[in-house]
Amino acid sequence: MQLSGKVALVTGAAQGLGKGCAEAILERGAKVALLDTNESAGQETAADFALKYGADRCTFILCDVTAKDQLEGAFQKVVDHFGGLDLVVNNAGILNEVQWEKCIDVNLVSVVRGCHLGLRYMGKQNGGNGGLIINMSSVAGLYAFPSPVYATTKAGVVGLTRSLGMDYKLGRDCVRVNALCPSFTTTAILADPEVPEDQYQHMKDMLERGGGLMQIPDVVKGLAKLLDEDDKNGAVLEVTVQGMKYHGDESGPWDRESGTHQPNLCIA
Ligand SMILES: NC(=O)c1ccc[n+]([C@@H]2O[C@H](COP(=O)([O-])OP(=O)(O)OC[C@H]3O[C@@H](n4cnc5c(N)ncnc54)[C@H](O)[C@@H]3O)[C@@H](O)[C@H]2O)c1
Ligand SMILES: CC[C@@H](O)/C=C/C=C\C[C@@H](O)/C=C/C=C/C=C\[C@@H](O)CCCC(=O)O
Repeated sequence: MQLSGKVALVTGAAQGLGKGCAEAILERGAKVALLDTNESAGQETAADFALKYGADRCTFILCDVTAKDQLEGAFQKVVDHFGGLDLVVNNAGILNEVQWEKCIDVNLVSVVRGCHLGLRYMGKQNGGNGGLIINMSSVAGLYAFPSPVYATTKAGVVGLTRSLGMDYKLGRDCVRVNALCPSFTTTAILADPEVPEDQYQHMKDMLERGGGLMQIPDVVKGLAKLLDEDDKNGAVLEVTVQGMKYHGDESGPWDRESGTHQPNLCIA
């Protein structure tokens, strides 16, 4: 996707992977709205980006993605402020197995809502110009993981992405929907583990066996791949220290015998 002059909305963008994704999008020439509950970090990030990329290209919107009205209001603010919307990165996430309903709300319910809003504002059948949605999942959504509710939310994001990314939907909306599945990356979510000791120790062990921690730029390379590969729709990209690979290209039972797959009808 060519991003010069386009408009992006990134949730959970005050810090961490969301901030890294937002900066990569700014570097490619787009305007970016940063949504987050962390007002001080969000304002600081927006001020930093304004200095580097221009005050007219970045704005912070205080938004709890789990509050339906706030998320809807934030999408409307972005369109009012920048005059359109072309790219949504549903990134905000937490890991909390004790407040597990909250974990589902932030990581899955809000991503469903973010996708619906993305389709509302970008979908051609609604008067939009088409666009791209990238959902932040995790390797925890692809493989067994010690924090089961977190893993469930991330697997849900994978299923949501694949199904919204069906080609017949693209033909109608011209909005591609893809997911990024990073492994352990140095951000605050790791530094402040909200998990029981046994799960934490198991994760540390998995991390070591998997080759160690990634850094934010490693994951941003995955985002860049999804931005560059305009033929990808419903794609699920694993990003680890071992490299990147797409998941789930196998045909379902309905296509298995013929081996056919409907081509994309429209490239946004
Ligand atoms: N760091 C990793 O190892 C890793 C690996 C795979 C996937 N992820 C996913 O990447 C995403 C970003 O996480 P991160 O690692 O950058 O962690 P992080 O804690 O640094 O960043 C998460 C951001 O989301 C914001 N946020 C949390 N709840 C919110 C809400 N209700 N509304 C709006 N914003 C909210 C936080 O304030 C924070 O700025 C998450 O979805 C996480 O599950 C992280
Ligand atoms: C692939 C996992 C990903 O989606 C999200 C994980 C989120 C939280 C996990 C966390 O509770 C456990 C972390 C385990 C860390 C293990 C090793 C630490 O030593 C790494 C410390 C990193 C740091 O201080 O920044």
